[in-house]
Amino acid sequence: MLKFIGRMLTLSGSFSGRIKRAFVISFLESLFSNVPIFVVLYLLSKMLEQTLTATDAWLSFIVMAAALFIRILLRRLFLTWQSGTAYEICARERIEIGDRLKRFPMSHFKEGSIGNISSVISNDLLFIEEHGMNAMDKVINGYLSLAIGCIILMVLDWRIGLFTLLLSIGGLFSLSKLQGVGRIQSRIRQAQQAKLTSSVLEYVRGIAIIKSLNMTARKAKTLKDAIQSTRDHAIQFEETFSPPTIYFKTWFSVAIALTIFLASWFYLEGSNPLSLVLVLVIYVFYLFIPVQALAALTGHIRLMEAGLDRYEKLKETPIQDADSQQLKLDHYDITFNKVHFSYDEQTTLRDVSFQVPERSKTALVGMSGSGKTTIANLIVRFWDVQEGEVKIGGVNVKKMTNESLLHHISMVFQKVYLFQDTIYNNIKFGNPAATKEEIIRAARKARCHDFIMSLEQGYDTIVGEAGATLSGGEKQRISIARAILKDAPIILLDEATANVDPDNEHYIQQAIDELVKQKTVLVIAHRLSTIKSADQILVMDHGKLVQKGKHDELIGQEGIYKELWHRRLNARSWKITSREVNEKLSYL
Ligand SMILES: Nc1ncnc2c1ncn2[C@@H]1O[C@H](COP(=O)(O)OP(=O)(O)OP(=O)(O)O)[C@@H](O)[C@H]1O
Repeated sequence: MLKFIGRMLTLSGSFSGRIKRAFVISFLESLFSNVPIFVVLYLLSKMLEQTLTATDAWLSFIVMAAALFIRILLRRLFLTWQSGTAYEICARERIEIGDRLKRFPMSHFKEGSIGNISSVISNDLLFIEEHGMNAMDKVINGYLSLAIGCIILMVLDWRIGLFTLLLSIGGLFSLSKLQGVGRIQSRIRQAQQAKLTSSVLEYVRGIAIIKSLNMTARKAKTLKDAIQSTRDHAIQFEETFSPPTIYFKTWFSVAIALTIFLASWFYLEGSNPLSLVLVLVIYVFYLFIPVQALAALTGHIRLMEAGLDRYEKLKETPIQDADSQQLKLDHYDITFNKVHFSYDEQTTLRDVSFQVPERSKTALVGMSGSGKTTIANLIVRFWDVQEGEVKIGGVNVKKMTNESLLHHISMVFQKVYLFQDTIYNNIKFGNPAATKEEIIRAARKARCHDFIMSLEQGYDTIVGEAGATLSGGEKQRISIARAILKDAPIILLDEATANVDPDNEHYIQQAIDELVKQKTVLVIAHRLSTIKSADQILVMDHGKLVQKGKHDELIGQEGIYKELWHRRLNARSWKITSREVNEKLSYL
């Protein structure tokens, strides 16, 4: 338990001084709580000697009232220093974890670890913030009250004091041994909580797919299994802690009985007066109350320790840019130099070298899975290359902190994520310092101002979680407005191909044209017009850069590019034909 106090104080960091002061106050309060017992001893001895006067009674009352008043003041001071501290500590830690998460390599965000992270932030820290301070107070108070009580008993009768001290040491020692049994159980229980969080996240995130594939029953069963397993572990956990709790309480109940027996024995023997015996008997009941309360806390403390284990492990996860620097670039070309990369055992990129000159447009083309997105991922350091180097403006991206690197880059993905916030704020994320005029100007350039204004709440419209209330094309244009507002010199673009109607496609193209003006652009290209107008085309095949050049050069060579070009051409003519057919049909 003392180790737990140490860990909590470490977690408290700059708040630890405030917490220690609060516990000194709590200790003083414990001291004052002993005042009534001396008053009772005084009164009893006076009564038994038949020398009690009204003045004694008044004096006793005044002393007890004063002690009570001081205790109330001390408790108030204690609560002022202690209350809210746990919430402040946990809020600070959550923010810190959030900050570190941005700097974890993407390889850390595997299925399962996301559940673990959510569980640490929500379950573990929540449990600590709700129970941590109370547990610390009870532990410190329990130990101190017991120590003070034993000293007081020694002052009253050293034999009884020594006896209760030995019993207390025995009780606390056996409790610390018994607590060990719950250590594994509490870890399993917290790990199970993380699994449950993972299952819930997966179920809720994938609900549309689950419904469309009619997998509701199967996935609901997975979730139900996780819930039932959590329940079973919780019950097992409670059962594990029942015997030590009962044992501990019984130990101190027996200790009370033995101390009373001893006190009576000394009375019969004639070595203690009746007044002292009565006080000893009353006091011994009172003495063990705080320490008995510790028994009920052991389960909670074990769970908090398991939570602290998981929290500390998460905090120890190395951040990607710990040795990097905050750098400002003065030119913005991109260089890949003999890059080899693999996500796992299988090689994804092999010996890839190319350069994207500043303020030029490079199109990346290739079959699905050839490594185009991976190239974009390496530029922004979502992953780090294993061999070779990626440079921006002549500086290896590994030398730059994530923040300074991303300051120079805007990314527009096919899959757009909008925050559960107003459209205004979603655009503003691109540049938190932007004025309202700048935000509207960016929205106009991204061709989304008109549709935003047609919404009842305009820019104040709250978009649903992950932008669920807007169409795919509208979300795309908002994300482009965000990138225009950011005005980064490098643009990484994954052109949208699916789920966009011709009107939207037209607007998106206009928005992209605004975005890429005067920028260094690397685009994962799906549109023939983009590919044709690119200053350079990089053709990827199975992780290798197999062709490089302008459209006119590549189309004249035998190779993948020519094949891909004709395939896309055919796909477009099919698309136009089907549109034309639809148009014709609508006239009929
Ligand atoms: N996070 C990941 N973990 C493991 N393997 C991955 C990961 N992301 C991509 N891959 C694998 O790396 C290879 C290249 O993927 P990448 O997404 O770069 O291809 P792409 O050319 O962009 O494909 P597409 O055009 O379909 O988006 C694929 O075999 C893919 O399965």
